[in-house]
Amino acid sequence: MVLCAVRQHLLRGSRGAWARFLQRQSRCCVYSSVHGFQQEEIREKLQAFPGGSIELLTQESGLAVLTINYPSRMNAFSGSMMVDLEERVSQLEGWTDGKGLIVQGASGTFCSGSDLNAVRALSNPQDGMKMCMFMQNTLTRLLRLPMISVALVEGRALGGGAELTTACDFRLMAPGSVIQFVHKHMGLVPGWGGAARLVRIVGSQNALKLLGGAVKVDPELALQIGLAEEVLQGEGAGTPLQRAENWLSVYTKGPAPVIQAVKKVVLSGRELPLSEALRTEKDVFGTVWGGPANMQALASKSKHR
Ligand SMILES: CCCC(=O)SCCNC(=O)CCNC(=O)[C@H](O)C(C)(C)COP(=O)(O)OP(=O)(O)OC[C@H]1O[C@@H](n2cnc3c(N)ncnc32)[C@H](O)[C@@H]1OP(=O)(O)O
Repeated sequence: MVLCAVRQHLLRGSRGAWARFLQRQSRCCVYSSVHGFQQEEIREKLQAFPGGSIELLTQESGLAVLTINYPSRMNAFSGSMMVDLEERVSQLEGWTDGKGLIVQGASGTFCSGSDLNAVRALSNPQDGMKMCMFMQNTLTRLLRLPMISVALVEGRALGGGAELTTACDFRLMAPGSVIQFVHKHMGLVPGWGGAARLVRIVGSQNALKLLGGAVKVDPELALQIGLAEEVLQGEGAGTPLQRAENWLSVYTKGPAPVIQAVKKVVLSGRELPLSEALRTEKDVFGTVWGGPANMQALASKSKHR
């Protein structure tokens, strides 16, 4: 009873800060009209380049699978798939039971970046900037989802596909797979936020090597530099997706509010200055303190031997 009262008090006291935190995570998280970004205008432009789809499957277990599906183009991102992805991310933001997410490509390969046919048609600087802002917003929201996310890399993750892997919390690689930031070979640099995120994952020295050399990162190198968490070995141990689900289930076991709180405190630690991260951690703590899982654990006098 006392804990519940304290929790209510914390929730009331923290409502303003919590609302601000949620606002920071909201839709136009990086670019809005202030930056000349008009979401509807670019959506319309992107829809003019159709093909493929982004499929979302949510499971009762709290795990979801997002599939990049355009096998005839090695799962390259058409314009309509960029719009699809934004819609699927919105769906996931509203999924209260979500705990984990696996992002994969269809037919045994991850994603070969943006569809070069769309790229050619959108090659003027204004359209390029709009597409870049749209994808940065979407991938930032993907990374900030209150669930633990994994990119399951089979085959190739090239260009924008390599950038997409960095918008997940973890990367698992199948034997023989490759992550390659091929942008330099295309006369480009990453534009979907992949460089900023890569520096945070592998450090600036490694990021400079991977981008400057357009290095083909195989699973061994990815493990060595901390780009990948694990190589999914073992023929007899199910499909790569099943193995990724098993890997993720270790971290998503437990009630959704607690797993979501875990992701939120890590996210704020990753993105915010220390004082702000500490205040956010306090607010998130207030949402689980005295909550059902906490009360149950106290009542069962659980030991952690
Ligand atoms: C800010 C974003 C920056 C970017 O993402 S820029 C784009 C970076 N990606 C690329 O340049 C990938 C170019 N493609 C390739 O290198 C090769 O196709 C790739 C992926 C290694 C696969 O090679 P292979 O296994 O030999 O197969 P293939 O070349 O015959 O490809 C099969 C069909 O898929 C198509 N494809 C692959 N990647 C594509 C893409 N990004 N955009 C549009 N179409 C693409 C390819 O053209 C081919 O189609 P088709 O059978 O000739 O009609």
